[in-house]
Amino acid sequence: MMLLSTRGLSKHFDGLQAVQDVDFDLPIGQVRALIGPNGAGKTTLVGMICGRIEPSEGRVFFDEVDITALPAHKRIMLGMAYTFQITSVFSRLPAAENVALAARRRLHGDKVDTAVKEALDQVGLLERMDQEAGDLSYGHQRLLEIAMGLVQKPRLLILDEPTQGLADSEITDFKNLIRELAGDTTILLIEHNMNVVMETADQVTVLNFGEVLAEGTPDEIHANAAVQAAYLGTG
Ligand SMILES: Nc1ncnc2c1ncn2[C@@H]1O[C@H](COP(=O)(O)OP(=O)(O)OP(=O)(O)O)[C@@H](O)[C@H]1O
Repeated sequence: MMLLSTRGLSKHFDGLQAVQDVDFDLPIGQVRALIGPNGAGKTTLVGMICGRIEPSEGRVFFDEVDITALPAHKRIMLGMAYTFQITSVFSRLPAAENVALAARRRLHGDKVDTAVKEALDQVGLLERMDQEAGDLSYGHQRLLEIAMGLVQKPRLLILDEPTQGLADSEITDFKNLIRELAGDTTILLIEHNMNVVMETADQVTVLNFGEVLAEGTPDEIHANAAVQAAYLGTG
């Protein structure tokens, strides 16, 4: 069964076609990477899926229900969680309090505390739970953002360039985390690091000039001539 689908999803900004007629299907439990050259439309597509950007045309379905008209906060209530390129932590609050704020979007009472600790443990930050978020390294702040997504026990976790700016050892931790989550959580991952894509994704969707250029396993995508051309700028 598909957890998320889009049909004919498009977005134009004035004259620019940022996303064009995208039919996208993400089955329950899959880790899907969304890749493509700069400006291909990845963030815009995900913005329409989350409800942050209004589509020009097309529909979005979650659990086979049409959610195109639902505002972002209602999509969160349905089980969508996302982290974005721009750091969204409150730097003067402790790590645990940041996660608790995210948890309270869906949970109440004692459940918040348990869920906060569990999410911090999953990303390896439990020992730093009382540290001010702003004092954490950049990599740890990115992991904290993921904990803020995970604590909501999302059915769909959307990560926008989670490994950008991470050190090699932190990228290794991130890959392990995704492997642990795989199967339980459906994940949509915008990712530029091909090594991360190859090692974590079940399937890859390639966007180019706002359109789906190719879809397949990481190996298929790696060997795809059209994808190589798009990345070399000759496609
Ligand atoms: N609010 C906006 N107004 C006008 N144009 C926009 C807006 N947001 C995005 N665009 C344009 O839409 C196109 C797709 O942008 P988008 O950010 O979705 O691409 P991307 O694949 O996420 O790129 P990157 O990998 O660089 O983050 C780009 O040409 C971008 O300049």
